[in-house]
Amino acid sequence: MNLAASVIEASRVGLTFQTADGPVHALKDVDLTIGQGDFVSFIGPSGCGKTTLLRAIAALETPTAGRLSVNGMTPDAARKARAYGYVFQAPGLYPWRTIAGNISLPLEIMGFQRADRKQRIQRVLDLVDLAGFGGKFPWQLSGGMQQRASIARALAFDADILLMDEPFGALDEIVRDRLNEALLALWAKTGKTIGFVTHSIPEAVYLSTRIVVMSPRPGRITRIIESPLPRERPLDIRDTPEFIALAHEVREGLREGHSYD
Ligand SMILES: Nc1ncnc2c1ncn2[C@@H]1O[C@H](COP(=O)(O)OP(=O)(O)OP(=O)(O)O)[C@@H](O)[C@H]1O
Repeated sequence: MNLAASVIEASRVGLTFQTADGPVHALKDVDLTIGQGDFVSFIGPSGCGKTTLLRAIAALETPTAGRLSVNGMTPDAARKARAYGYVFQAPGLYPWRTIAGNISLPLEIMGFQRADRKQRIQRVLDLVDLAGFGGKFPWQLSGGMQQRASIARALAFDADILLMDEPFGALDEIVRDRLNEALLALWAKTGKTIGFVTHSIPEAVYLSTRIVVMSPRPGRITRIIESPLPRERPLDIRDTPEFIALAHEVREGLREGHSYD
């Protein structure tokens, strides 16, 4: 049971896109509570609505049914209160700006003063282990470092909630392992609430306190699995029977939803 204060609450949330080929039921009857400091992964096959759910939480899409609240507000009010940082699959850094310049951009738009910006940039570069790289341009960094820079950018204005849409999907496995470890360390250090979309069962099991298994047509939640793993997780936890049993449970959940038919 989750005793933490709830940050995100979805009640019978539905989202139907009207397309030229007819309605697409991207989400249907989604019920979910995410508590303060939870690390929640969304897993399921293409088209099950993972991204749509994350975007709805971030007020980038509007549900067509049900109720969705963030910190007790509408998602749009929460966005205006700077409740979220959002990390996309591609780092999306501007090539003509340095790493520090990229991190600075949203802060400039939000009206943070120069001295404050400088401090914040330094702090988040430290957090993602990129101290000393602020003056480099994106193309001078590896893919994994660029993705860390984009996480730093999402952290810079101190949002309590970090929403991440397959942030490591395009990276090779070794880099991904390292970033998964770094993300857990960052989560432990900052206590943020994290919503994380992935296609990878081991990644979901390694990172999450809770795994939300989804299924398409219509996009819905088929199983919510609470992780019994401790919060502190060295990479080799993946070889333990508890980890393997949990991965099995997720796989069963995916099969149950006939997700890969
Ligand atoms: N703007 C849109 N207009 C119309 N249909 C959309 C739109 N965005 C998403 N969809 C449809 O909604 C459904 C859910 O899409 P969504 O991107 O949320 O799935 P996903 O689980 O994140 O998939 P993937 O793993 O491929 O990113 C899909 O059928 C998709 O084609």
